[in-house]
Amino acid sequence: MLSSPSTASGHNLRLILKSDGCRMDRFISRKRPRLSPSATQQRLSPDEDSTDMKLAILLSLFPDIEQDALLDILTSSGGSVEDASAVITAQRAYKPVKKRAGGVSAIQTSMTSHITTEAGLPPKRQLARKGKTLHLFSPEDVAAHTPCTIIHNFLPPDEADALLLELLDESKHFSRYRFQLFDRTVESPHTSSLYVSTPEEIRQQTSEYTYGGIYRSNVRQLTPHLRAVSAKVQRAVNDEVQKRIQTCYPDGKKLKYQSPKEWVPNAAFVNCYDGPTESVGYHSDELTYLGPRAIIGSLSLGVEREFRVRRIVASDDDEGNNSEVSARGSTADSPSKRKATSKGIDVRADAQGQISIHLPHNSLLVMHAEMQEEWKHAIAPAQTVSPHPLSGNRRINITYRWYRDALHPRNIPRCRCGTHAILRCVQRKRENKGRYMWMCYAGHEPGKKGCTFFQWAEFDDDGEPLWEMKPTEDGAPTLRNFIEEDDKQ
Ligand SMILES: O=C(O)CCC(=O)C(=O)O
Ligand SMILES: [Fe+2]
Repeated sequence: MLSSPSTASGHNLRLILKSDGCRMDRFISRKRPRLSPSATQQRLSPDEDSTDMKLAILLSLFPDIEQDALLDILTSSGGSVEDASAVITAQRAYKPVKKRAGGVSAIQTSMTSHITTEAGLPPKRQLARKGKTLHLFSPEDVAAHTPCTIIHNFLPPDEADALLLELLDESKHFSRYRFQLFDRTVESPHTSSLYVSTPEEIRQQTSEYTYGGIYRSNVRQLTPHLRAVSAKVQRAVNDEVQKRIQTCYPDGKKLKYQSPKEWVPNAAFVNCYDGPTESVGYHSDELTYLGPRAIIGSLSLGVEREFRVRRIVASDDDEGNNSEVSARGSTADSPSKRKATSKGIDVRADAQGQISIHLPHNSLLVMHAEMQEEWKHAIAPAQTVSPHPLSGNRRINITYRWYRDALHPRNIPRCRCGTHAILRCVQRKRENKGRYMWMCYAGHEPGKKGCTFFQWAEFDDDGEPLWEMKPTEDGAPTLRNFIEEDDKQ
């Protein structure tokens, strides 16, 4: 049955029904929400690529200007946010800049896709379109058009409420990440904490593991409800992964680099979005400890929010489009080099538009193996939210993750900064698309400069790292799966 979005948010909504052969696609197009400059200013995701971050800064500073127009100005300003913002301010003194389109536009479902995916999946009919947002509600549509599956009403209602209350209480201890973006220190636009099983694992997480090149300070011990629910998430995610392999992947076989082993979560990131403006910018999750073709189970509680996804578009050119390299270089390089590398600004970033998956209370979203390498995701800021009876304006999100033993920090290549390198996948540059690399990321830590360490990362077909030098086996513990053997039944 068609689910209809709340109109309480005041958004201008229009429902589009379009027949497509044997199936009916359902989605809604609506105006992009506007951000308040004060709420989002200087708060961005640490793993956003450089162009996205720059655009996000400009969008937060000039919420009334269309993204395309901002991108043009950014390009003509040589990729400099400061210069672009000076241009807009100066232009405004004389003439109005192109505003975001008002009203609602219908989106055709008949666009033919010429995309081949890195995973070798058959190209799907492309629904999204430049500058537009397609809204998906039904699990069938989500599975058919995104690299995700969604299960609504995942937990018994009382269990979902108990977990929500437990985590709302925990959220008093959450914090914002601080990281370096060019010459500024910025904060994440929501709060979070990482949960692991034992005090020893907390010690490791704060002194050996890094996140976006930074040691975490906010790590907490798994709570009773988080642990209990993880057993159900583990079962459901493994079932969904098997279904996905059988129904969507070529020859019904797992993808190259995807692990054939059971997915066993041993770390949980818990995020709190307090009010409509709290968000997370477009990013792919860091692969350092998850390895290639990572799978993530993401449980949403409290206020419903929009999870946006968009496919990463490949490019042939060198300039600015190898975002992995330019993002790294941008924090460590001189301003003049920075300008040069970001000049070929990524006008393709928005070329296919975005898809919005609505995440109601008590829904489990599985991000499948093709997600992190080929797509980006975000929690979009909203104009308003419909309050939840238990959490008010707050949304809690748990991403359950499987940190792989083989990718424990002691096994990972070290860069010249002394910390270990981070693992990324080449996402844009066609020539090397899909290759993995180890690189320094220390430049994202406030007050630190990174080094230029770079090494291609090699894995076998099952995603096990092939090290040039065998790591030393010191017998130190790795992270334990959240569920004990006897919970597994
Ligand atoms: O809040 C969400 O649903 C997504 C969070 C996320 O992308 C992340 O923690 O990496
Ligand atoms: Fe994420």
